[in-house]
Amino acid sequence: MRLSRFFLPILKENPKEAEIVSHRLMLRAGMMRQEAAGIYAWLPLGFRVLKKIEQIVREEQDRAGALELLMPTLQLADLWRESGRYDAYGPEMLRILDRHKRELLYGPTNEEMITEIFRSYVKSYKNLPLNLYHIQWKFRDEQRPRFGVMRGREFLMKDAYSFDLDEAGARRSYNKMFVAYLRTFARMGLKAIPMRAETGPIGGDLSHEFIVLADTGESGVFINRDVLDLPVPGEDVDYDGDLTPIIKQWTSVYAATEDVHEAARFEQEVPEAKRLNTRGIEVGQIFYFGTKYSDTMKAMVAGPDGVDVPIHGGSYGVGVSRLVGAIIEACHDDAGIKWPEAVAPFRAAILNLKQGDAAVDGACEQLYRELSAKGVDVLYDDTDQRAGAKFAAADLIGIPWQILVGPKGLAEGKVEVKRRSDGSRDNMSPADVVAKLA
Ligand SMILES: Nc1ncnc2c1ncn2[C@@H]1O[C@H](COS(=O)(=O)NC(=O)[C@@H](N)CS)[C@@H](O)[C@H]1O
Repeated sequence: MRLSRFFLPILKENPKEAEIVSHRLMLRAGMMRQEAAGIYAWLPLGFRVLKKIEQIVREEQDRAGALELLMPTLQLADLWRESGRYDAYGPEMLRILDRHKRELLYGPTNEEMITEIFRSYVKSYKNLPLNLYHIQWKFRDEQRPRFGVMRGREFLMKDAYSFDLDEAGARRSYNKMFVAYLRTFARMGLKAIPMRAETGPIGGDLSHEFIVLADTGESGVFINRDVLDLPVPGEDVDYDGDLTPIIKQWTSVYAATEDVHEAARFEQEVPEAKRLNTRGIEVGQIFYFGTKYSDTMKAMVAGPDGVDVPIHGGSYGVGVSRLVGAIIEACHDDAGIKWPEAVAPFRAAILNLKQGDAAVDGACEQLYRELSAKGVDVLYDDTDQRAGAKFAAADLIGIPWQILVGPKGLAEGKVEVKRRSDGSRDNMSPADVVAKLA
């Protein structure tokens, strides 16, 4: 992509309404624009990151055997009356009347709808286990939307729903999602710690929140530092095998959000040097809620003995849009964002340090052509800004690799490669740059 042809409305100043670094940097880096309280337009740079995060979530759901579908954002109120949550959900629910005065709502989550879909088709335990998921926009009329995409009103969520014949089966589905979440967040360069959590409006008695440590996080957390060094299962993990050793390993080290924290146990179990009380960002939450929805909504299957029983369910959410902010909170410095390569909007940025100089322009064009031909996502800063402004912009938007092309270096057949994550620099020939990044 040539920057002269892209749409990247970088802000010079810090927007005053931004209270936390991710909100500030997303606005300054031209990644998004607020259209209403808690409602954002995703501009091209931010949208590229959102799609990369979404794709990692999708790949790990698919690897765990979940099946992707897409449910609508609008739902019938009567569906929620069946489960009894229409009134219980309260003011966070956006209630809508259509032209025929039919009562609809903008979905804050989809347990009712997926249960309705399931019960319409599945009648036998032989079709279980089943895990259906989608990646869809949600609306929750938060009292105080704030911190940019961290606590929005319209936000993108991956929500998966599992269906099993009994609790044992449902726990196996739960464990698959637990492992998939460990892999998902690690692939984004995050350490997201699974912590026992309250179940809240979703219900049930078993839930884990996946929390990324960050001083600006809304959740207070208490952990044994050992949890930060536990191994994340590899891509060859056997989802049809016994996952309980992995779950046991990750749940036997103390990690709890403040609402389920047990101070006495923490002091007793965790040596002082390993105790960490900090804050974190909830990037995902998983729930086992048994027959909470299948009872009220009659989602029954015939068991092996032919007798109809309500299925045992679980739901598993990831804050896809929240993750854009969470990754910035975890990966930034004073100059701006430091994207992990897996989610970066572009892999490399070419900075032409002397626009108009034939040798420099030629070398940049050749690098741009060769890297693009090898499938490397490149942003070529071909604007006529001064070099200093180009450096600042590249640091701000956080592209992992910067290729600095100037007349002096070129005279020796070299360009400078800067790694954004640690600031390390290397001089090499353009051909070596292509070999390194392709
Ligand atoms: N207001 C919000 N803005 C941005 N992300 C949010 C917001 N509310 C929740 N999320 C994200 O969505 C994830 C799942 O939301 S949840 O309420 O915990 N779970 C559910 O809704 C279940 N139905 C899971 S399928 C959260 O872990 C969080 O990362």
